Amino acid sequence: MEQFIIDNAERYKKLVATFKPSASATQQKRATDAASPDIVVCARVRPMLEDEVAQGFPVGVHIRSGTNTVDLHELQQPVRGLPRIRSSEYTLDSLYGPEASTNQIYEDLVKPLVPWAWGGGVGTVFAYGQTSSGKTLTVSGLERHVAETLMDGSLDGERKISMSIIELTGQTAYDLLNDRKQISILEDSFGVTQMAGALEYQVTDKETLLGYIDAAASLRRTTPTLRNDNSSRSHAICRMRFENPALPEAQDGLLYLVDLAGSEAARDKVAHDTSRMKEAREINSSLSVLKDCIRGRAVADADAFAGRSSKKPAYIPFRQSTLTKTLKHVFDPASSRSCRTVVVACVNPCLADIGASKNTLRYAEMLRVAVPKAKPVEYSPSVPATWKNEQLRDWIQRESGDPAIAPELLAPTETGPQLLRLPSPEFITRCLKSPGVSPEQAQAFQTKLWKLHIDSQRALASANKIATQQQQQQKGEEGGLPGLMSRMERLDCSADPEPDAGAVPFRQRIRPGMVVGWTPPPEYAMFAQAAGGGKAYAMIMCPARAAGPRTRDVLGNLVADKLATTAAARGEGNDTDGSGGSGGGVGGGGGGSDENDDAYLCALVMPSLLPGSYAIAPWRQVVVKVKEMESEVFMEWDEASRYYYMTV
Ligand SMILES: Nc1ncnc2c1ncn2[C@@H]1O[C@H](COP(=O)(O)OP(=O)(O)OP(=O)(O)O)[C@@H](O)[C@H]1O
Repeated sequence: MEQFIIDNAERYKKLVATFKPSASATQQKRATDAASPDIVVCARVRPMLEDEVAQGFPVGVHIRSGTNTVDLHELQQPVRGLPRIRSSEYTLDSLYGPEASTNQIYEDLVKPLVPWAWGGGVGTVFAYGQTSSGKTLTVSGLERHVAETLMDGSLDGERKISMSIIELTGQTAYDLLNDRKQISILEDSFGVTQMAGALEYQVTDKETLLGYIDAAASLRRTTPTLRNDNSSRSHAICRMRFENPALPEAQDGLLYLVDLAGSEAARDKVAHDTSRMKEAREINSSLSVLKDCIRGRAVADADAFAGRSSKKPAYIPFRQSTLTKTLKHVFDPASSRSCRTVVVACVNPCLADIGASKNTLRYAEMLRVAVPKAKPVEYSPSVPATWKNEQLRDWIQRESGDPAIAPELLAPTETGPQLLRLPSPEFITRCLKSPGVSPEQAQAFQTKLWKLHIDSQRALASANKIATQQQQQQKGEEGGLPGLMSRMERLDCSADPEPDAGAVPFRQRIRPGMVVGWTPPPEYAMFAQAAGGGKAYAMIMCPARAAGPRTRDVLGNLVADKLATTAAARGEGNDTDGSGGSGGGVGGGGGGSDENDDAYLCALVMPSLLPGSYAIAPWRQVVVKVKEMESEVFMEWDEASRYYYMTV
């Protein structure tokens, strides 16, 4: 493939130069949605490295100027004719090209997280991407800028700064500030995650802080890959904790800078031993859980602030990996912490690695939770979420008690929703700037604002419910919609929706859509290998006899011929016209019946991009006999990743 790219580099460049993007429907849809305000997802495309240029590889990743869209052009060889390009596009919150500096990313996206965490919030930065895409360079640069901001005296008030740096490889955690001593990630009896055994150092000057960062970087476990000799095969988490001595009761602010392990490029895999492959699987699995957690939290926050009570609460599986367990503060939906997250997807622009770059950008796009653009909200005195700054200031002036809290000190620029999101310690610190205000008064005033918000959201939710019920009654549906919705939800899983289905052996209730684990005969053996074991998976479509005379299986064999061969082997002649019975739904594993009646045309179910994910390929069909089916398998559709997952 690499030689093919080098040989056709000039043609490729010409094709890319004449490429004209079309205004797609997806783009139009994206334009009408706003991204979640508390999570920003950007991509940084690094420059081509010297060796990539020297080998003659062209650039495969192109930022569309003046937009947040990036185009990827793959080079393909069609069966006939000259090589051509296949293009795909991705839209994120912001994009940084090869000329952009780490400082620019810091100023735009990360710098606002520092006062946020200083004020008691939780700020998190993730760098994600394939091996050798620039994650470590980005995170170490950002850490240096954070150190400068923390120590330049620009932040308000006094804080005790403590830092710890740990590394996660698989399920094991190590302390990078204590000679890589193994530590444990535990949840204490209050549900708070503790990095048990990790040392935490207090820092008061920039040099000491940077000294710890450098010491940790040199200890980080590195193993060479083909792509990058210093490839990090672990996640590194740098945590800075800010304690406010003026508010000993308040929760500490937290800033996490996370350099995620490299998701590997396909062309590295050739040289890997089994332990490296296992390591890669573990990395991919933790990255997949991370994606679910980031999305889950963004959905939960968007719902909470839009006053929506989702019928299906967002699923945030933060206990499924050590990485997300360590970052519980960021993801736990039960946590009251105000969180802001920045994800930097690092992208290698080289055409030889375009497959991995595509995966990185696809992953980044999945992290964005689109919030339908809010209709202009009408001001209501009892709904803080509708207040502009002036209305909020009026309310503070009237309702903050005696002595009054100065509105310009508590909410110099904020709107109602923005003040609600402010981390609690920062809210209280701002209140205390007004003469005579006590911490108790500040706390009580914040509770008053939140109580008003919650009451108004409850009132809104019950008004919406009543309106829906009235609409249903008008349509004469009599509660039909909820019933239909719950049935639709059950139909997101391949399990038989009939309540008593489990009591009947699966071979006796075969139906379209059922997924089965299946031991394939030798001609289909390659599909079992692709699925990673002796078993393959397939989704029942129809009895094989129902296939037309021209239907072919995935290998190109006529289904009718396959049935004829089976019948001939049983000495029954070439009865392929269906006269032996339609076979719909029959089972029982053969017995005295015609084997053809017990054969089904099925769609292959194949492992897909993310760990544990599957894709159903309706046009890659195989003929599966009932006696080859081992068990029913339940597959569930996941809207977020657009893949299927096995479930119980
Ligand atoms: N923006 C950039 N400008 C110049 N060089 C860069 C940039 N980003 C990355 N590089 C170079 O690319 C190489 C790989 O970068 P880096 O080690 O940061 O990648 P990584 O994604 O952390 O890889 P791994 O996951 O294997 O650790 C390094 O030589 C680095 O100097």
